[in-house]
Amino acid sequence: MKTLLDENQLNDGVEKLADAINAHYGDKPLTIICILTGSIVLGADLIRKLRMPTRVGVLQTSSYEGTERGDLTINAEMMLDIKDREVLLIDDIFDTGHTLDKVTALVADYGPTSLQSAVLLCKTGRQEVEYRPEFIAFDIPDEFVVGYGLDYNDEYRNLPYLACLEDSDLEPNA
Ligand SMILES: O=P(O)(O)OC[C@H]1O[C@H](OP(=O)(O)OP(=O)(O)O)[C@H](O)[C@@H]1O
Ligand SMILES: Nc1nc2[nH]cnc2c(=O)[nH]1
Repeated sequence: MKTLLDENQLNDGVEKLADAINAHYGDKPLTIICILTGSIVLGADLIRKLRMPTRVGVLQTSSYEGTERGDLTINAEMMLDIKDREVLLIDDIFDTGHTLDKVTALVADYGPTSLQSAVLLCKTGRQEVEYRPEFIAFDIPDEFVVGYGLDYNDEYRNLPYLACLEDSDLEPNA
């Protein structure tokens, strides 16, 4: 496994992301919706750097098994009421873009005043949708990454840094 972003780099990136979000929304109350599970670490770090009155909710999506994308499932049962609210979706990574594209379309139906998204990572050259997040901390190369919330077969989310998986890290038949 090869480190791509260390703890200091991640912290600086989250700080800059928070600065951009604070500058954009000012004092307006904001509802953050964290897309589980990958965004738990980013969400915990980011919300403590936001200065406006903030509500925090979650929804859950799942599509990757190992390093392969499968059918996307979305569970919005735990989401807050967002009607007439300024809403910001938070996710760890924008890869093909299908997750945020579909989540945005679904969440828009709940009637927010505005709806934007912020991601820690945007993988270069992988997008298959028109949609783009408004706030991005890092553009990264086309490598499967783990750590800082991101998993490979449910492991590595707890790493405090971001790493690229190498062939020797992959499980047979995964
Ligand atoms: O842009 P995309 O190609 O759609 O990929 C991005 C999504 O993939 C990961 O979620 P995953 O489905 O692995 O669920 P997880 O958050 O529980 O790890 C990640 O957390 C993003 O939500
Ligand atoms: N862990 C992890 N999940 C992803 N989901 C989409 N791309 C990635 C990636 O590079 N790493």
